[in-house]
Amino acid sequence: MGGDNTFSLAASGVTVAFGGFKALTDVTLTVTPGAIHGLIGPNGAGKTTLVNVLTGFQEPTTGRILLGGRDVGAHPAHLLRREGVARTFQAGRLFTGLDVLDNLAVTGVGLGHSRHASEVEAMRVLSWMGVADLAEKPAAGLPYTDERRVGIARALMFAPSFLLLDEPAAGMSEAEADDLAALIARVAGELGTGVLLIEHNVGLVLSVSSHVYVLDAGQVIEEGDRSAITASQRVRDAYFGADQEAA
Ligand SMILES: Nc1ncnc2c1ncn2[C@@H]1O[C@H](COP(=O)(O)OP(=O)(O)OP(=O)(O)O)[C@@H](O)[C@H]1O
Repeated sequence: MGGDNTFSLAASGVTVAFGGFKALTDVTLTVTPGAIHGLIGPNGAGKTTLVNVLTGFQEPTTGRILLGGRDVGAHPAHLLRREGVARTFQAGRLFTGLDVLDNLAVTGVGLGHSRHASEVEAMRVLSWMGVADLAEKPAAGLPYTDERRVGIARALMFAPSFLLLDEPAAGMSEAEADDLAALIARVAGELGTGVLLIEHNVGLVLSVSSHVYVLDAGQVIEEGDRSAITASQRVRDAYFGADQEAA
């Protein structure tokens, strides 16, 4: 297609099939810099599969993944990370034998920086997030909420243009989710990062996202701002009717 000069991350007509089963069918979605985009949908809708194709953990069966208009659908995750597309995981995936600072510093070293420079950058990221006190804590014993924060901090070590958050609020209290929402807003607002927020906490997604996509059975059934989503009967039928966690 071409012609789009915005430096965005997009899925264009993406289908992902596992054998005969289509986890995603003809999905088109765009993440723009400095804005928060939400992705909601019932269990098994294909949210994680979509994160996986957008971050190089899964190749699309058909369709394109576009980064600044370039097709990066065949780029593996480690390459896409260097190109500015970072993610977090549902489970923390931290190095449990290391403390928090080293968990972040490892990323800096992997990017080719010296150990010292990586530690300085790791400390800067933790301080920016307001969690410098976690630096020397062993990653193994972290409370769940802190583990989530460190997962985000580690993703920020890539200074990503785009950050995909896979259920970052899972298991959080309402107050903790509010803090997380404030952090996500700072990531987009202060760092200019384009965020895709995948969450079962619909209230959180609607409160922070300027544009929300709703997936059901592998297809985008609705997209728009908060009012468009809350007014949609299709969303109510597919999501709110089917998922008791919806609030
Ligand atoms: N590697 C795979 N092989 C086969 N089927 C898969 C694979 N990965 C995902 N699926 C299937 O694709 C569908 C979408 O799964 P996915 O995890 O993307 O949904 P989700 O919306 O993230 O779900 P949840 O909200 O429960 O995390 C599910 O039916 C799942 O079983």
